[in-house]
Amino acid sequence: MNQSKEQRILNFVLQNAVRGDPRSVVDTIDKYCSQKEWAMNVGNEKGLILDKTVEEVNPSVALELGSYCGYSAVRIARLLKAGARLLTVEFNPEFAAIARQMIEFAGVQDKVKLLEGPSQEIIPQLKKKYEVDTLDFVFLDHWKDRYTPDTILLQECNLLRKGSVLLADNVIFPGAPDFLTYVRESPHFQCTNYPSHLEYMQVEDAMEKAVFLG
Ligand SMILES: O=C(NC/C=C/[C@H]1O[C@@H](n2ccc(=O)cc2)[C@H](O)[C@@H]1O)c1cc([N+](=O)[O-])cc(O)c1O
Ligand SMILES: [Mg+2]
Repeated sequence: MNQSKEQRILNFVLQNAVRGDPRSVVDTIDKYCSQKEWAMNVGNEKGLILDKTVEEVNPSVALELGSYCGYSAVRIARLLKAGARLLTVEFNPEFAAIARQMIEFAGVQDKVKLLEGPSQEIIPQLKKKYEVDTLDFVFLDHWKDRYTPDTILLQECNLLRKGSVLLADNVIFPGAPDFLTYVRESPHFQCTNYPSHLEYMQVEDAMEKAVFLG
């Protein structure tokens, strides 16, 4: 049966990127997805906003919701200090398998743990099963209608502490209007909007940073 787009992206990386070099993996995915087949990686323009936020937070424990092919997991993990870790949640078994291989090829497997399942099941397991106390950084890039319920669930599970930083992709396109309303109207979050563009396109998009105030 013919290959999936995600398999073609992985194969292009395996054949063209430098093993153990996260930057080359990120650049190679961007090359493929801007020249051959569009895919929903955060991309390089919004990726720079992600990089700056991760460097600013310098998280010991980070969570990503929505691994997809592993592009942002590699992008985040390459910036983590020694001993820091990224937990990334992927629901689709095929995407999870692709992402695992992408993470391994990039050489960041010691910093990244991919958790397979729906976010609403994984989040309540983080404390006991995955030994998380609180999360320093959360990147939301999964189903847009899950941003708000999962932000509420993170609070209910006491996974956020004063200063925890949430960064959400796609708040303009495809859009996460209920999430924007929720965090901007909540007294528990301090929000900042970062206008940008949809990955590999000229379409307007933005990322939203929401700092938990406790
Ligand atoms: O739809 C988008 N993203 C949804 C991502 C979903 C990913 O999150 C996983 N997941 C993991 C855990 C879950 O609980 C649920 C899903 C899914 O299995 C998928 O791998 C999107 C769309 C566009 N676009 O231009 O159309 C652009 C973007 O940047 C996007 O992020
Ligand atoms: Mg996205």
